[in-house]
Amino acid sequence: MPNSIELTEVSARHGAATVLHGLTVSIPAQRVTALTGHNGSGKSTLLGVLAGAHAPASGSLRRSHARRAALVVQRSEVPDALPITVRQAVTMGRWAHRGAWRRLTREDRSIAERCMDRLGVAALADRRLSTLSGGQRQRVLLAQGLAQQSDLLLLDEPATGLDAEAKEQIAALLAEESARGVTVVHATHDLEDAADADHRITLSNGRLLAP
Ligand SMILES: Nc1ncnc2c1ncn2[C@@H]1O[C@H](COP(=O)(O)OP(=O)(O)OP(=O)(O)O)[C@@H](O)[C@H]1O
Repeated sequence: MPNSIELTEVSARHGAATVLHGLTVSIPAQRVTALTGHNGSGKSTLLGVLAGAHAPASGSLRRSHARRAALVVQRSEVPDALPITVRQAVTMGRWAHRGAWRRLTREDRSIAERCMDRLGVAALADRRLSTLSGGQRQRVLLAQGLAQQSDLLLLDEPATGLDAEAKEQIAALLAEESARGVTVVHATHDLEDAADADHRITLSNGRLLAP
């Protein structure tokens, strides 16, 4: 199985603080990898590095995927009162392809509709994000991530705030994506979620914990 991403001695900083220390690790292509570790262990930072959004302070990163990574951030990172509808939020996922100032095509709109369907939020399409529950907003963020149709899907605690049934749906969705050829990495606190993944990476204080 080819590796989608190879990190060699990667360190990353926030300001003066080094929060990832010399990580050497491979992430398999077209599989689901769970990223676990305590609060503050560096999971979100590592997702940012994998996404290309956070430049490593040292070390190297080799990525073999073709498209820009889709990064679904933690819901707490997104203002709850953003004055846009569910459909607008999901359609924004298409900007990754078109650019924010390009006209969206009929195909973009139909991809957004399909992603809303898959996440069970199509009936909420015209609702403002501010009127949704936390779990509904989480689904919208996931739909926006899927709408990017990247071959590298990175998710920061995607099941947070969802009930057990919804968590299973998300796990099934991530498995479906990997079966379609997408490399999936998701940070999670849930050990069952991690056990369901094909591959696990555990961080402790910014260092890799041996499996
Ligand atoms: N923007 C920032 N500025 C300064 N320090 C930061 C910043 N973001 C994160 N950190 C610090 O970097 C370390 C790693 O944080 P990170 O968010 O990557 O961990 P995490 O494992 O994702 O945590 P959580 O499970 O709470 O989301 C922590 O000590 C955190 O305080």
